[in-house]
Amino acid sequence: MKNDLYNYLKKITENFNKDNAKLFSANSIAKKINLSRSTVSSYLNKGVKQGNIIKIKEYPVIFLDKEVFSRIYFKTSVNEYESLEELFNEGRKIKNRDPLDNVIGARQSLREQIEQIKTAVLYPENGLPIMLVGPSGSGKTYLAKCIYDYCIQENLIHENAPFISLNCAQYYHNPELLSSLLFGYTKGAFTGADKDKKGLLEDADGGILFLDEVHRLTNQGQEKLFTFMDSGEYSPIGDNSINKKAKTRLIFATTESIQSSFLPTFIRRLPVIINIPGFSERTQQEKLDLVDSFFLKESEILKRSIKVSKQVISFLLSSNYDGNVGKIKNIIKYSCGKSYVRMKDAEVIKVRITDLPIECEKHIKENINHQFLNRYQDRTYDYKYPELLNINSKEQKNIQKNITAVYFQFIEKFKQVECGDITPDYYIKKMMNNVNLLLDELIFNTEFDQDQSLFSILSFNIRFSFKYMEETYGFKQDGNKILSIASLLYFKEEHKILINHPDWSSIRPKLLTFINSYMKNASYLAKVILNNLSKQLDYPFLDEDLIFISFYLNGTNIQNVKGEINSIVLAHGYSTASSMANVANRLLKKNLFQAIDMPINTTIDDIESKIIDFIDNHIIENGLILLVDMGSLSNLSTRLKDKIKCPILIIDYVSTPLVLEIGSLLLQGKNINEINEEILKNIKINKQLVYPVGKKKKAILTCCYTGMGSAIQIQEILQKSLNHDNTPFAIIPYDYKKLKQNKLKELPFQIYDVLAIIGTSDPKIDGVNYIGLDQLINGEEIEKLIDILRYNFQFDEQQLKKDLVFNFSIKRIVENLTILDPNKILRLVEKATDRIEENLNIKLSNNKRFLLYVHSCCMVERILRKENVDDQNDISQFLEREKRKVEMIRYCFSEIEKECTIKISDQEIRLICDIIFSH
Ligand SMILES: Nc1ncnc2c1ncn2[C@@H]1O[C@H](COP(=O)(O)OP(=O)(O)OP(=O)(O)O)[C@@H](O)[C@H]1O
Repeated sequence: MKNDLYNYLKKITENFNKDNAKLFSANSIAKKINLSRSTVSSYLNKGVKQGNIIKIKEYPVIFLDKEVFSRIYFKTSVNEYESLEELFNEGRKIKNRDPLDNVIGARQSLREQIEQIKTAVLYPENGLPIMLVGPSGSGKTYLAKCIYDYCIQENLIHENAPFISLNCAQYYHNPELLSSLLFGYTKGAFTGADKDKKGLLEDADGGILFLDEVHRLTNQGQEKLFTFMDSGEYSPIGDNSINKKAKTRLIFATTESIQSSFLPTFIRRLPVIINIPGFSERTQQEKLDLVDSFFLKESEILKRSIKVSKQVISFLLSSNYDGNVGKIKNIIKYSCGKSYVRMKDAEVIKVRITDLPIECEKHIKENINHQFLNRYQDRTYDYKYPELLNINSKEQKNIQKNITAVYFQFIEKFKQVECGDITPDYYIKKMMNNVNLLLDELIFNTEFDQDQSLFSILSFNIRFSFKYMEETYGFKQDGNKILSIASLLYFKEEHKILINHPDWSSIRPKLLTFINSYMKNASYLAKVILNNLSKQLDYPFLDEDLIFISFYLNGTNIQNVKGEINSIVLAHGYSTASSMANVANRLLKKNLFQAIDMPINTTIDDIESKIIDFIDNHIIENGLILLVDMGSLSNLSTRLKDKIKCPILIIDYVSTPLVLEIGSLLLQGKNINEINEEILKNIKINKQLVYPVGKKKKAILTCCYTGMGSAIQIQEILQKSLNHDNTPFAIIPYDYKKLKQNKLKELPFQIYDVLAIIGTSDPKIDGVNYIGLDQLINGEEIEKLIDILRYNFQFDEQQLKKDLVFNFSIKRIVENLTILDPNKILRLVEKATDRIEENLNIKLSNNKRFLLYVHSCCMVERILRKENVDDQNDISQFLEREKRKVEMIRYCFSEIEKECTIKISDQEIRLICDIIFSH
């Protein structure tokens, strides 16, 4: 009996809101569960005493389940409150505790950004400078202030520390004035400087200097600033011999692209570049939260409840409205003001579409039939109960809960697959079952109007994707699938669910790989659908939805849709080619062949240009098969050779049986090489497989066995030292594992004339020069690189040698690779390396040491930037197998972890092991 009562209270607390508060009185609950009021009251008060129930002593007294309430709102400090207002006042205080977590979007679109900001400001001593990039009005200044509040809250700066903001754009035409403002000046520095004057860097000492529109800073200004960023010292204008110090934290903001507006040396010193999305790039929920917060603010200012029509809400949230946050805020302010004047004496003021400013008129007209129009209800904002706004309707809340549970299961159960507790097959079956149950519930047990515009637009677009798949791969579309996927996306409302699961970021790549390999067809189809929706509807493409839809489709009957080879039948005559292609496509029940019909007098030039046109407009990574009719095979192959980027199999004397034969090989999933071989067995034909030759651009490949990230970094250093903008060859970072495994078969060798590979480990490819990064650092191989280049290009050799020696010195490399103080980080890494030698009783070769230095510095930077390393599928086995080594390495690197306030992941430790113990 008691439990029934408590369970009932739990259930209704899920849907608590200001308007249904009466349902939570003892009387009302007693009626619902057929008990006497006094028994219910006694049990409820007992629950309050035991700390499981919250009591609000209004009239009538109401009771709420504490656990459910704190999950939805906040943890209450006591169990009894005088009024709802008192309860929510406490919530407001709690909410205000972490100024950055409170920023709208902190758990969605701005999640990464907020994490990066926190890492930057907590960085030892004086934090790292932060650059905020985003369109005008997107909230850069707002965020800078939140960062300031956060620093105070975390005791990083004093509560009275200065926050000084300067808009550099105002001084664009007077850079000297700007410099003197920033750095101060000495008496006599320029005409009118009649006494020494402090600069803003000094005024903001101990606090934050926010430089808005910082791209307006001149090159000299940037140089002076980065000297300050490096050393904490600067000189006032007029006297370079004075070295002033300031502990000023810097936040920059710009609306411009970083690469084109700043000196590279300045960019390099900006470890934390935060992109702030504009309003239209926010999720629908965030837009609503922003709009809500602005209306609530107006309610507070005007001291009135504000009722806003659903048309106004949907106009403000419509994805085609391009105003930024600042603009939306102004529109809301204006319309509330207008309505206030109109309804001054009313208790509730109403904001309607006619209250919007005139500048919105054009958008309103466009918006009339907008997809989101039916998605929202009128909303009321009451400054006295701001938190109550968050509550959705009862049904919505439960649906969201159920959807969340199914999504969370994807991760929870996958962890069991990883530990070997359940098999992949069982996992897939279980997830498919969960997904189907949820979809059944959404479709059959919820009431919603399928004619609603959003739903119908979703299903229209999904139908479109299925139609495309039907035409391209010949499988039947089916109303049920369309309905199911549309319902899911409709109810899910673009929410990101798994971002709230603590293991999502680590499981995500593994789960996606799993889906791709175990449910290839379903995930391919799911990708097509989501891609399409994101293009047509501006709908976010979320990996979590890809996973859901893949599980769903995996249970349905879909055909093999693996990476296709394009095939064209090309023949003279008005319909010769298309009729052959048609017959084959119909008989094989799949659209495998395209046709190009050509009038009889078509020249070989025309044919060539038609084929090139096709290649340019199609993705033909897996190859192209050309079935031609006119015995001009060798002619065509010579012409195409140097214009193609993938293999083309040209087959002459096309006939319908031949097309069918190839079609059946394609259906068996054969690749272009296999088709080339097999076709010989059955039919005697004339054919040639052509790879591009001649005219190949020259290239140097870079690679690193710890992943693409480092390969890219080696490429960048090389580019710098070779002044690559002017070099007539490409420098291409490439996957080490692929090179090692497939050697000359890898794509770069088809496309480029590869002069050399530079990397941290030799993929051992016959006939291709390899130069070790370590040997460039110790100078042994610099001559070899110069020799290779000398042979192919003209260079100022002396200068080149100088540049190479300079750029490939260890300190210089580290300086180039990281934003960290190279001396400090090298010292730490050297210490860790010494410890490794000592503790493992080994002696590392000089070359290994170099590699380890470079790698470790990159690693620290990578962790600070929150970049992931490449996947390692066997990491758990590795940790198990090499437990002792792993522990030892972790111990040796613990000082770096402490000094740089980072956590080195298992994957990173493994990469270090690979370097130390590789042969
Ligand atoms: N997340 C947010 N929560 C609440 N208010 C916000 C948020 N983001 C922006 N605003 C509000 O929007 C308005 C514009 O923001 P802000 O001035 O910070 O933009 P900005 O990017 O600095 O613009 P500009 O580049 O033009 O200087 C401000 O009134 C700010 O308070």
